[in-house]
Amino acid sequence: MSTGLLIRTHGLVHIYHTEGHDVAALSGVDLDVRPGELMGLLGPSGSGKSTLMGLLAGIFRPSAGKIFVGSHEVSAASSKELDRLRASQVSLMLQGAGRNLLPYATPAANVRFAQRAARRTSTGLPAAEELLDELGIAQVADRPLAGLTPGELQLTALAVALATRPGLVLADEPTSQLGHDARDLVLERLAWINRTHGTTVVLVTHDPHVAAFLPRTVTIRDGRIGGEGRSGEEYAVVTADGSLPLPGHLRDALPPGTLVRFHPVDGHYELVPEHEGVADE
Ligand SMILES: Nc1ncnc2c1ncn2[C@@H]1O[C@H](COP(=O)(O)OP(=O)(O)OP(=O)(O)O)[C@@H](O)[C@H]1O
Repeated sequence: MSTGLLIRTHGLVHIYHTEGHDVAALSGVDLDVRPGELMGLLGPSGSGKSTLMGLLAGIFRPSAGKIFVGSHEVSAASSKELDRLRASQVSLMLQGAGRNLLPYATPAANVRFAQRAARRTSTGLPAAEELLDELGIAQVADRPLAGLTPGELQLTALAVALATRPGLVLADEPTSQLGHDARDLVLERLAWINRTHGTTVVLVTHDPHVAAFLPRTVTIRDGRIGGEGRSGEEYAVVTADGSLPLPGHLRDALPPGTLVRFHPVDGHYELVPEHEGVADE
């Protein structure tokens, strides 16, 4: 059984330096994921989700802030240490099954290829057939990828991500190009892996059905944590500097600059906006 890895980020900032201008993709992300959690990352297009996944996997380095994965400080690790981490303990599934697969190799050969770096240091790697069987696609183990359905391809990409029994799987939109049945199957297998092997799973999704299925979701907005969900219920999260980001659906009603007051009422707070100096009560 793999042991799930924790994730902790503190004040994570990432700036892309492009010709002519800089883009701040993340501007202060504090995120905690417990070992063995199954968590969704939500947020509008361009909000920084893929950037966060790449940073957690150590694909590139943050401009500022710290990242811990398990006992490793990813933000301070050497390239060699990061290579070792990705070869055995952390898997990043890129969006689009094909980007994770060798096109001319069978599913079983793809899994074996993904194990080659870990084989030098680890002896207890699962057999490719065992992994494909766990994911319900043993019957396609030796078929060419060209003959597989989109769902089977995505499950093959998942088998590749699980090839070394990592403690953390980062999956960027693993269900986005699938029909409903294949989507539900991939989701169900991810949840099974999480339950059975204790693997920490973080997945990016735009799909409300997937979000509702997940016990916890975190929403990124404008490069920051903008909210959290618990089984479909949305919460705003107070940030380290005491700010409270508005849930997305309130942003039009309460544009920047709106004055609001907090009224304590029977153990909870009412948020009262003032428009043009007149209390909106
Ligand atoms: N290589 C890059 N160079 C410059 N800017 C980039 C690069 N990659 C991403 N960005 C910018 O960084 C911001 C965050 O992008 P990112 O891809 O992380 O968002 P996302 O939430 O994953 O979006 P999507 O849901 O569309 O995949 C965007 O403004 C994007 O244009």
